[in-house]
Amino acid sequence: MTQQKNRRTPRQNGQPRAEGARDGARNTGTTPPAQPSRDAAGKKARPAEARKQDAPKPVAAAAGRTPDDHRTDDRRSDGRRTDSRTDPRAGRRAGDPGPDPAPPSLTRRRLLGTAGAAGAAGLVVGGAAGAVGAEVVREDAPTPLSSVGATSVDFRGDRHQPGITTPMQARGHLLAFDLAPGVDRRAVIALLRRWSATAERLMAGEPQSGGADTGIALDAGPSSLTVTFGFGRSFFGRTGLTARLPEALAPLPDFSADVLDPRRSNGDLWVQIGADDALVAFHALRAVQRDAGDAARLRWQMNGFNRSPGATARPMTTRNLMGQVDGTNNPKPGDPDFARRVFVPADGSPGWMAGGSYAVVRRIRMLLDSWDNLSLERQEKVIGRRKSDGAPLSGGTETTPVDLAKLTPEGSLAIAGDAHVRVAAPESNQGAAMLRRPFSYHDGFLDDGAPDAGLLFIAWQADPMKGFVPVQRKLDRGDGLSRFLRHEASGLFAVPPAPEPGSYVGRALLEG
Ligand SMILES: C=CC1=C(C)c2cc3[nH]c(cc4nc(cc5[nH]c(cc1n2)c(C)c5CCC(=O)O)C(CCC(=O)O)=C4C)c(C)c3C=C
Ligand SMILES: [Fe+2]
Repeated sequence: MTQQKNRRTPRQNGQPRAEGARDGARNTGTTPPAQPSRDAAGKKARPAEARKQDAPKPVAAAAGRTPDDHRTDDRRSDGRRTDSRTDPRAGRRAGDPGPDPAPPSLTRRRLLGTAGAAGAAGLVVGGAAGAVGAEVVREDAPTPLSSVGATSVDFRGDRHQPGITTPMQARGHLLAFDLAPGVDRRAVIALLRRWSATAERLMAGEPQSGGADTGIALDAGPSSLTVTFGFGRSFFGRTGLTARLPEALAPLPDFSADVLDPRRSNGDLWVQIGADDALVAFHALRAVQRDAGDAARLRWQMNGFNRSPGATARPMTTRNLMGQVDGTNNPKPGDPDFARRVFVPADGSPGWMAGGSYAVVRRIRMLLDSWDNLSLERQEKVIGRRKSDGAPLSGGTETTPVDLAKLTPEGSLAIAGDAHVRVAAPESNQGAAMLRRPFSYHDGFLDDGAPDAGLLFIAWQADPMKGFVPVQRKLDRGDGLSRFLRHEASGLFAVPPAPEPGSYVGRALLEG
């Protein structure tokens, strides 16, 4: 599985930074780093001007949060580590300067304190905060980068590309490119080499090479950045590689609920960017776009989001814009059939896709005005789960298996015949399953005032014909939720395995 670890980045000159992405330091207006940071070319940059703190602001459960607070507990087996050197929850590092003997300025205080200390300062502090006392940070003392900023994902750390089993990030950008007319295979190889090198550096928290960095992410750590690359069906014709076109990239069938915009669908190349910081995500987006140069033109781009790590008091499954807990019954990396369902096997066809996966991307607008006018009872019936905590209407808690046969005392189905979870369940689809890893989106409002908002639905599977396609066929006919949805754009992409060291994404396809 994708390995994640906390590490400091060369962007910080080997020194922890004061301004954590979402830690208490930031919320209380702590100073910028005392140590010089590096500029894009790796030179030492001057320390930034200190920021003033006008008034203490609430601390959001500083000591109780984890990098994956928006995930269920059982999805924390992903290799993420907190590091006592960088994790504010772990307290001060051995050898770090202690509290300033001189009376500190209030403007320099970082309060991660006990409920008592927090109360005195008018702060709201999460339950686990008691382990760390009120901490006064010296004006010139390095402060650890928050665990959110410090967490990184290896570009080649796993057989599979990152961004598939990586826990969902707070920000996402999806981009599709078309190759420029006349671009030959050599230019495509050069493009994929550039993209791979950039993804590797940025995911490690390093600036783009060759002085090309825009500086957008200079103060931040890697923030769980992932960059994932895929090939659309049209890529193979454009590059003379039709002999290597996977069968699984056959066009998706039409569905009756589709109102697809071809300009926002498909594309030769697809890039998925995710990060727990908006600037880090945008930095990667710009780098990928600039790296494309004359070789490829942007075809479409969509921006999404999920709950931020630390927004909830304990790790929880995220919610979608309909307010539902969404993602509970996803296949889990620990499931015995997880790899078989999500990744192309080592002896799979074509060989260059072994260890890869297929991404179905759907922009699904939610008819939120109609949905929000439904009673809570109707909303829950449409899904088959409780809105408050995601528990199935057949009983239990969020993680209790759904009992599709359960009857109410009156003798009707506890989970309605057209409930989304019934129609979508593997039991209703001859075992078909996929890993759903979406982002929510909101692009303003339509002419009629309705929110242009919904889900950038991304489904990962070893074969779309055994994942998305049969399930969507069924949902299209009999899902109570489909009355509140419009599928507006669609794409299907072959996402090859992670490249070997020194190689680039897609080499086995282009040079195999
Ligand atoms: C073709 C596949 C699916 C599409 C498209 C889809 C859209 C969609 N779903 C929700 C909200 C929820 N979906 C939930 C479960 C669920 N959905 C699918 C498939 C598609 N959903 C599956 C396979 C499942 C799991 C079914 C099961 O085995 O129980 C849930 C319940 C919580 C959960 O398990 O994740 C919600 C809520 C929306 C809003 C949406 C389109 C915008
Ligand atoms: Fe669903």
